[in-house]
Amino acid sequence: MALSNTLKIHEVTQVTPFSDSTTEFSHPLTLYDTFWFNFPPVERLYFYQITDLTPHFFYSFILPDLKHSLSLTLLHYLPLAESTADFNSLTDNGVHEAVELHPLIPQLVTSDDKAAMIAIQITLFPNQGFSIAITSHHAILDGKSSTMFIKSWAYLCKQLGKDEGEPSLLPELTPSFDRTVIKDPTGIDMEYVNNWFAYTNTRSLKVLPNVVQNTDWVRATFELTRDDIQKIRNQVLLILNKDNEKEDRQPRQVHSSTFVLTLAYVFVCLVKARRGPDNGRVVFGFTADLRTRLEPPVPLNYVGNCVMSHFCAATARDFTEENGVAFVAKKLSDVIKGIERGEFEGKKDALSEILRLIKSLSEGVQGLGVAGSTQFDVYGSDFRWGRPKKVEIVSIDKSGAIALTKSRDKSGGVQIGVVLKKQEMEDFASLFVDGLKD
Ligand SMILES: CC(C)(COP(=O)(O)OP(=O)(O)OC[C@H]1O[C@@H](n2cnc3c(N)ncnc32)[C@H](O)[C@@H]1OP(=O)(O)O)[C@@H](O)C(=O)NCCC(=O)NCCSC(=O)CC(=O)O
Repeated sequence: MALSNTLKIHEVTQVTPFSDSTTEFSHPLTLYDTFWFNFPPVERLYFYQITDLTPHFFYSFILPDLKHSLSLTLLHYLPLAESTADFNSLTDNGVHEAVELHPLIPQLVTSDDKAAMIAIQITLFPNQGFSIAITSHHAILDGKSSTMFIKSWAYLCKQLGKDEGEPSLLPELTPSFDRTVIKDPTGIDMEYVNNWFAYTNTRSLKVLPNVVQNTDWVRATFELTRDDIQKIRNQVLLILNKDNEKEDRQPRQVHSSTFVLTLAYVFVCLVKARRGPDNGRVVFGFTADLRTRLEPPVPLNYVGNCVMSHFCAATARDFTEENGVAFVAKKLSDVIKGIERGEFEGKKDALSEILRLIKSLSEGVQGLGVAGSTQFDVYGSDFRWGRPKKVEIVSIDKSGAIALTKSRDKSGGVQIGVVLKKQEMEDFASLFVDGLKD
């Protein structure tokens, strides 16, 4: 669908903080920020359905409150657009060209010596609803921070509607920018910056356009219900307990969380759908939030990055064999236990290993990663006109990762966004459904 032909830009504006103060603001980067220095930005897209939404109501009521509350939430860019695309089609879970959502996403302007932190695009779909997209620089905001930012904005916008004067933020939504909570006695922050300079072969603030080849991709959304996850958990535990008995080992506790089981199940379907060689190398992993894991802990309202990526390796055969899901779940569980023990903190070579991995992706190594988290309640961001109908992480078509979020229906399930080539997506969809049958 040629959505770009039907998108009209109405306004590009800079929304400034709601204050007369022109205080200079300096924001040092920590090692967890420089870890993401040139990484492609994260694009999150929230669709709000309002049938019978007229341009008049949107421009006279919704938009002014969004802008007012946005200025209260301290923002930088706001391109405003209008689209005649079909809202229902864009927000269904079916298979769509990956590029279809691109016109709804604002570009983050970065150059050699300057980089915007966030860009916002609000798009009206007359008589259908509107969408809000946030593109955020990963060296400035991790997933917890950028979803908290949208939550804060939504909260202030909702409060404005109550007409009780200027609203103020709840303590848990009030950001903390205190960089001193991140300790880096050996200067790993600069090590990471130098890793990025070596990788990009230039000393530039420009973000990478993508980390994987991404032409001809389609996008689709899948759901695992709580029951599906329990079914996967039962199968995985049965297999791992049998292995323990066979090898006469004490049963070891496996971290069989919703997150681990979702990843194990989806990664196995992905490797099968991609049909790579049996002995091909697969590198798989995820990003962990360290706020509660550092000593002393970092406040939950810390805004910046407090996340690190962790990967492990196997061959495609390990995934495609009968016990593939249990194999992957066990590997992921071991990594999480290592994180809990603090084994990966202060690793100087953490980024260079990942950059080597990114390079190897163009040499036939399969990479499996995750954007977002089952811990972010993105469907809770209600600006006053209802919860989002759909939330997507559009930028997975730059990283090849899967996109995770809590299910919209609050039932304890997980929503999974996937990008693949068309034939692979068809195979993935069948494998995903078939694997859950009794
Ligand atoms: C390391 C982990 C991935 C492991 O997850 P697990 O769920 O397996 O393990 P856990 O110990 O955290 O949680 C165990 C159980 O407690 C629940 N639980 C724990 N903390 C929770 C929280 N804050 N909110 C909701 N649930 C929580 C879990 O759902 C799970 O229950 P149950 O048994 O039901 O499962 C996670 O701890 C973590 O750090 N998640 C956040 C990762 C993150 O921030 N990613 C974004 C990276 S930035 C990015 O990607 C860009 C972007 O998003 O913008």
